[in-house]
Amino acid sequence: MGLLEMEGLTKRFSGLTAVDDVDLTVERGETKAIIGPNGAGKSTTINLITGLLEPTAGHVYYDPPDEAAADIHELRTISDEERSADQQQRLDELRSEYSITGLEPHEVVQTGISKSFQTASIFPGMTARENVQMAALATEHGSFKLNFLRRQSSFDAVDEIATEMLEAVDLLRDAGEEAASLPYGDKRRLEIAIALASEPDLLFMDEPTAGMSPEETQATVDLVERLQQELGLTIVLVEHDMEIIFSIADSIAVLNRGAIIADGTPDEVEGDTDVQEAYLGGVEL
Ligand SMILES: Nc1ncnc2c1ncn2[C@@H]1O[C@H](COP(=O)(O)OP(=O)(O)OP(=O)(O)O)[C@@H](O)[C@H]1O
Repeated sequence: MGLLEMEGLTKRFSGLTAVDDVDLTVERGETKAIIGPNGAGKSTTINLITGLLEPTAGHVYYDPPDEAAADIHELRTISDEERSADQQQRLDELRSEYSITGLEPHEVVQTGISKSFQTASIFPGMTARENVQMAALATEHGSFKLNFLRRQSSFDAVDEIATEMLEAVDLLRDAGEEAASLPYGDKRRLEIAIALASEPDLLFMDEPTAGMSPEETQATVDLVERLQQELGLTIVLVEHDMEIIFSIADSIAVLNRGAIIADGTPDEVEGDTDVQEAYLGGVEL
């Protein structure tokens, strides 16, 4: 069942509707790609989920039990005007229990959602290991207490996480290197390790292969597949490279002018005429 459920998610910037009434499910354990032309609303959608932006309307539910997810699915097909009092009451209950809408970004991270930012989250003067330790510390101790024993045991836990995540992205060998001195592809992998330091269930990746060489791109594709299989991560990926999308995504949602125009397996999306016309201007995928 859905790990993440979006219901009527909407964001308006003055006159412009950047995200328009989006209903979308991300299944637990899948790699889901969100694609669409420039300005389609992909980044805005992710920012609404990760707490960087507040929606104008709609909700995001995180990890609802199966029964609740089934109710969300059913209720989101009924418009506000057509909903009965009982249905509205159930929706209010679901919102108060499972909605993450309105949480601050650090609170969203604590629920189990993380985002890999393009190198922006790296402290260049620190080593790769220190960067991941910092990220692990930041999630574990929003309010850090100055108690020596506690600090010692915290540090051990944090260092263990750093080792595990550097290993997961194949950077353990370079753990002692200053981040600034790492090649571009390694910096991007470090950024993924930083995002993993909060031990998320769900990882957002924004164009993980942008600017990479073919070898680095292949290594990243392998890494994404490994993270999904070995760490059991659910991955949501915004990516422009169609070859990558079709090789690693279990499902693809297509956004156009803020609205979902297709959502399905790569085969279903590839054969969708709306997608070909609206998104690719009739060019075959
Ligand atoms: N803070 C903002 N204020 C006003 N308009 C915005 C803001 N952020 C995004 N927009 C507009 O919302 C629309 C959707 O932008 P968004 O960045 O989400 O698209 P995108 O699909 O991620 O595009 P790209 O592939 O180019 O990154 C665009 O028209 C954009 O100009």
